[in-house]
Formats: sequence, structure tokens, C-alpha cells
Amino acid sequence: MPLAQGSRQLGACKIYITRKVLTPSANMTAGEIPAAYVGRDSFFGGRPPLPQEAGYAIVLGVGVFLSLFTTIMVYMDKVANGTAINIAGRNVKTGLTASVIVSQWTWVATLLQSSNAAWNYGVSGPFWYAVGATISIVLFGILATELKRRARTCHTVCELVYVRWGKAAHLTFIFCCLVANVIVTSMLLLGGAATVNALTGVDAAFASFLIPWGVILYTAASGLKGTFAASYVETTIVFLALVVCVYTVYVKEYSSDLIYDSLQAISGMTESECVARFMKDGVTFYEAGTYSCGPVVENNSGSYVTMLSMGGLKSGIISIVGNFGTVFADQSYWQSAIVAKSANVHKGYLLGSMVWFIIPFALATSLGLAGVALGLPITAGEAGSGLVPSATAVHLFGDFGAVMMASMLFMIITSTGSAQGNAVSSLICYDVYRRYINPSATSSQILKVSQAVIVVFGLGMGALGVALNHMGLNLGWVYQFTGIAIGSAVVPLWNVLMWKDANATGAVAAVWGGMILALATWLTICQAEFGEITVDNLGTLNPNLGGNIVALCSSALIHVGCSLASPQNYDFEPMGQIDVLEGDLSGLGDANYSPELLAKAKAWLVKYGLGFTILIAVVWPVLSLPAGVFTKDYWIFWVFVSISWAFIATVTIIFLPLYESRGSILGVFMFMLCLKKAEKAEPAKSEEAHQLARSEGGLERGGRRWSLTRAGLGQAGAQQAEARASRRGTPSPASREVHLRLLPMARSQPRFSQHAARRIWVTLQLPQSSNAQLPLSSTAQLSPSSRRLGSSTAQLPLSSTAQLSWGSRRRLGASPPLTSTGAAPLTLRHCSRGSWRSWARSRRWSAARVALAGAQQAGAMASRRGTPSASSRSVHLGLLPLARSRLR
Ligand SMILES: NC(N)=O
Repeated sequence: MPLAQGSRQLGACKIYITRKVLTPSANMTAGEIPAAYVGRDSFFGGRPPLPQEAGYAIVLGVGVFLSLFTTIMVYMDKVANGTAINIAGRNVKTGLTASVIVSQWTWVATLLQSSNAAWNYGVSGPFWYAVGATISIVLFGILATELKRRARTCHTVCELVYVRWGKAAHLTFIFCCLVANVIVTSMLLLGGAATVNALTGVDAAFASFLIPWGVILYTAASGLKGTFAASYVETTIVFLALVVCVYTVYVKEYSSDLIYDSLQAISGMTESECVARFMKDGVTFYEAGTYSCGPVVENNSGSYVTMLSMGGLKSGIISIVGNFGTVFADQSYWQSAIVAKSANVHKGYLLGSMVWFIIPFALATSLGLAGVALGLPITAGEAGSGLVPSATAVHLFGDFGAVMMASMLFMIITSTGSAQGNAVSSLICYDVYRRYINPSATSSQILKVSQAVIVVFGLGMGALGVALNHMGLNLGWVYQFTGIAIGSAVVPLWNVLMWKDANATGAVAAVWGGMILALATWLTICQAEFGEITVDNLGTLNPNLGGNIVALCSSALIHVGCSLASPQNYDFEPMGQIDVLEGDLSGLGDANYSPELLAKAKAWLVKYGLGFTILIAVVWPVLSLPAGVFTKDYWIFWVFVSISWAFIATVTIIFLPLYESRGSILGVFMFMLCLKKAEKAEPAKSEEAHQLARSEGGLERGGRRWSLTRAGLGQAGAQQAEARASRRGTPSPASREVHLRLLPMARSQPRFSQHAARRIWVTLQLPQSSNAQLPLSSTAQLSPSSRRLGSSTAQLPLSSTAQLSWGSRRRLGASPPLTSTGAAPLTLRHCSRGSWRSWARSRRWSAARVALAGAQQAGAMASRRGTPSASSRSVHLGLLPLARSRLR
């Protein structure tokens, strides 16, 4: 920057200058207002750097771009590799799990509110923001591993509550979860609308109304698989922008020395210097607290570069409570935990949180502090609306900075908004519609309801955005209020999975009691401190601090007290019995859920997750306190940690998911270069099958291991299958052919078809009207079906090229001919106990049986059993290799 023309009048501050960087752009003096801003009473005030057309293009264009991108990605992978991207199906690997967590946890507040904290409190602001949000993710990771262990088939967190604590608690937590979604959505709308308004001049209320359209389009286009792909792209873009910003501020344009000197100079200014600094035509417009000028209230020596900051600490506590609330009560995080591969959940969460930490920390340490240090005339109102990083980006990069910030934010808004829409839709579908309105809802009915909810939610978002703008609330206000509204749900939600004695009455009393006490505290402190309760006063630090602490602590005391008085002594068994929907099958194999595996995962996360938490939340701040006001060397070390962490996190989060998916990516490239033909769809490669086979001493055949699978629904079924398996002994390693016979016992006239090596013939007889369609049709590769099922996933036992029921045939259209017996040839590709079991359970067949080459024995066995009642839901399913087919 050129030396400011009007800077000489600020002579007093020049005594702080110690060094200047020799790059032309850093040709500024520490603490001076750049010439372009002298006499300006706000940074943006009526001067948007981009035209309105750019605003409309960004608001709507990002949604269109992401929709097209995800659709093409999913299509290419399917055509080139014959798989659905191996990301859904409860089978998401570590890198992508981390990427998704980072993307979901990156809100507009992550960029905007953290920089607001830096602008207000200095270095401690970003630090406490990042710590507050990171530890909630780490602890949620522990819940996620427990979820895998205890309730692998659940769809929503409220299902757990219902199964364990009943209806009153269920309704209470549905309310809390929906409030969490509304709050997060409000922050998206407020931050997004304020930014697009400041950068392009589009009316904020109108922007709020437009934002949901891109979100709805994206949600409709993406589906779960696409969402994961888009999350990766979003995370990548955020990290690239992060690195560019950090590098520009601390290396390319300025230096850590210059930023340090400027921060010290500005915090050292006296009242009269500030008055002189913000002046136009000889008249000052300076008001204390409106601009960053002079000592920082409640900071050691008033400095920006100290961790001894009461303001920073208070905002950190507010951040911790609010973030616990928004992670624990936000269904979208439970949804990520549900789809993550159980073996990877713990690593994904820890990696995700370590990587995520640096986003608010480094971005606010660069753009947020630079907003102060570079003397930009940002007002407290602009900062509260989240405009600090945009202002700094515009100052640093001009129009490119405006486009970069707006695009990045709208990417975040679109993906987080979509996750919120999906979360609300899951809650309404599973916890309201299926639970209270239509308990026997089919997957297609659920899908229709879910689509309707997403559209209604999107439109509601628009109305909410307009209303919030009308009420004059800003991002910072809502962020601080979050813990007051939902902080009381945190401890009961932890207890639902972690504490066997936590009882229902305590949970309900804790949520409502904690919320009421928190609201009362918030209002009381506001009245006591300011003498009147206004929207502005309610948005200040102390009332929010009191409200947040009371929400968390009082609810904890209530729940613990009630539970100790009357312990529930819950055995968690029913949580593992939650019904899955048709098509919602994959990744549920026992191999992924062995108690040893999950216990190890939990122990791992407790050890390293808590270690990381203690490191960042205790060790780091404690070590930095003795420094008081940082020396320049200490500050340089601080910046060095920030830059190095940012670079390492960027490389990790961009390349690890690519490395894990290298097979699919290579397949797509080869297909595009015409080096590879389109592949016939097949189920995604299943680690699970390998693990299963290994665990049962099976053999490898064609890259797949096979031995024995069996499944049962419920205790009795499992035991029977177990007994049968042990009667038959261990399968021979030579076995390679499997003959599968499924006999819905209600129609159990066994029929047999020929078999050949690695071919199986399945005979099913189903009534024409049966709803037991899709025994195989929920496979990802049966596109009509998978589209219909929406959430259908890639990892399925059979490579289905046929449908086995008349019903599914009708629905699926063209298919291989079904014989009059309903038999159809299938190629056995992968199988896992869990998949079979899930499938069988989700069909609610009365019974199914698998026989070997000696299939007639199975048939005989089936008919000996007779026709079970149609209401029976027991399933006994065994799959045995041919060589062992002779029963001993
Ligand atoms: N996700 C947050 N709290 O930035």
C-alpha cells in the first residue's frame, strides 16, 4: 500500500514503528489508516465493490454449480467405475469422513464470527472460538463411536431418545433438534445476506429470500452421495482460500512484524488520537466501542496480542456451550456419524477436528486481526454482522477478494443449508411421520415426505431470513444466543448413549428447566447491567455468558440429580433393534461392528481425543498466559504455528480423500481418456466382506473372501443360526460356490434351479401384491430402484441384475425375464452378514432360509417348519459355501 497521505497527523503512533517490510505493498506505517479510508465512517457504507448482478449470480449460481458438479461426479463414477461413489452406505473412509466433518462444521460463523472475535478481543478471540467449537466435535466423536456400538440401525438422534425414554422425552428432543436447525440456518442467512449486501448491494432481506432456492436445488440434485462429493470440494476451496489469506497477510503483502506493530500502535492510542483518527472535514465521528482504536477493554495492558483477555475467555465459554448445543442437538452431525464407516469414525472425527481447528484460528488470526492492524474503518456493527473478513479480503485483493469471500461463503451456505434441510427432513420423516402418523411407511412414502419437507423448509428459511433482518438481529447476536436456547439439551443427549442410569424424567426436566433458567438469567443480567432489556443489550457479553453457563450447568445438575434418585439401569439392547427402512441396508455387517473393534475405536478416541482437547483447551492457554502481552518473537512463533498448521491441514484434507478414492478417480480419468470402457454396475467393493471372511477363516476368491454368513433377527434367530453354523463346521477353503435359496416361508414351496460355478439361482415366490419387493433391487446399480429409494446405498450383497418379485419388476421396468416361478439368475459378488440381515429385516419377511447345494434339504426344512404367521418378523438366514453343503 502506498504511504497514506494524511498519516502525518498521527505522529504519536509512529514511535511504535520498529521494522517495515520491503515489499512495495507493505509500504505502510504501523497503525496508520490507509489514505483511501481517511474520513470514511465505515468500510462498506454504501460502496459495494461488486455490482448487484454479481450478487444475484453468486446467490443463485453457487447452488446451480454445486448441483451440476455433484450430479456429474456421481454419474461419471457410476458409468466409469460401475459403482456409486464409495462414500455413502455407512462406509465412508477416514479422509472423507474428516472432510465431511470439516465441511459440515464450517459455517459462515466459522469465518465471520471468529474474525469478529479477533476484531473485538485480539489473538484470544480466534483461539477461543476455535477451541470452543473443536472440543465439541471431538467429544461428539466419542458419542459417534458409541452410536455405532449401541444403535447402528438408527436414523436420527430422536429415535434413540424415543426408544430409551419414551414419548415425552421424544417430543422434547424433537423440539430441541428443530430449534438447533433453525438457529444454524438463521446464522447462515444472516451472515450470507449481510455479506452479499455489503459486497454487491443486493438487499439483505431479498438475499435471505433468494438463498434457499440454491439450497433446495442442490439438495434435490445431490442426494447423500453428491453431498459428500460437494463437501470435499467445499473443504478444498475453503482451505485453499485460507492458505492464500494467511500467506498474503503474513508473508506476501505484510509481515508478522508489521501486523504486530500496528496492533500495538492501535491499542496504544489515546482517546484524543482516536478522535483525530476518525475525522472528516474537521468533525470527528469517533465513538468509543464503534471502531478498533485504543486499549481493548478487559485485555492485559489493553493489548490485542495477549491471551490474558477476559472478553476472549467469556466469548470462548459462550462458544463452547453454544457449539456443544449445535453439535449434539443437530441431526446433521448424527447423520454423518451414521453413514461413516464404523471402523473409521474415530479417526475421521479426530482428524476432522484437528483440521477444522485451524480454519477459524488461522483465518481470524490473519483476516480478522489484519482488519484491525491495517487500519480499516470497520464499525462494530459491520463486525457484528460478520463483515470483518470480507473487508480485509476486499482491501487485500480488491474485486477478487470480494468474489472469493462471497463464493466461499455461498458454498458454505449451500452445503450447510442443505445439511440442515436434510436433518430437518429426517426428523420429520422418522420421528414425526413414521413414528406418529404412518408407522408402516414404505421407503417411497418416506422419500416423498422428505422431499416435501425440504421444499417447505427451504421456503420457511426464506421467510425466516426476511423476519430476522426485519428484527435487526445479526450473526453475532444469534451465535451467542445459541447456548441459551439449546445448551440444556447437551448433557441429556450425552447421557442417552453413555450413562445407563440416566432417566427420562430427568432428561425432560433438564431440558425445559435448564432452558427456562437460562432465559431468566440472560434477561436478569441484562436488566441488572443496563437497566433495560433491549435487543442490543441482550446481544452483549455478560448476559449471554450467564445464560449459557446456566443452561449447561443447571441441566447437568437436574439430570444427574434425578437419575441418581431413580436410576434407569438401562441395558441399551432396544437401541440396537431400531427398524431400518427398505434400502437402508448397507454397511451394517457385523464385521464392522464387532464389540472389540468398537471398544478399541472408542478407547482410541478417548485417549487421543481427550489428549488433543486437553492440549488445546488447557495446556496451550496455560502456557501462553505467562507471556502476558506477547513479545514480538512470541507473536512470530504464534503466527508460525498458525501458518504451518494451516499448510499441513490443507495438504492432508485435500490429498487424503483423493488417495483413499484413487481407484475410483483413476477409473473416471481412464474412462474420460477412453482407456477404459464403461463398467456394468456392481456393488461397491466391500471391506466388510473381507473382514467378515477373515473373521470366519474363509478363502479369497476373485478378490473376495467367502466362508459363511448367517444372520438372525433378534436373539433367538441369531442363536439358531449360530447353532446351525456350528453343527456344520468350518467351511472348507476350497469352497467357492454358493447356492442361495430364499424361502419366504409364507409361500414356501421350494423350487430349485440349476447352478453353476459362481452363479446362484434364487427362487422366490412372493404374492403379486407383496410389498416385499426389492430383495435385491435396492442395489445401487439398479438405477431405477436406487433412484427411487434415494438413500439406497452401494454396498449390497448381490450384484443384482434381476428383480425377484413381481412387484419390484413392475416398479423397475425392464429387467431380465422372470420365470413363472419367479426365479432369476444372479451373480454373487459380495455378501455380508449385516447386509443380509438388514435386508431380511427391512423386508419384514416372515422367514427366509438359505440352503446349500443340498438345497432340497433346506427346502425340506422350510416346509417342515410350516407356514409362519404373516406377522412374524423373525428371519433366519444362512449362507453356506457349497463344499460344506453336506450337513454333518
Ligand atoms: N461451527 C462453528 N461453530 O463454527
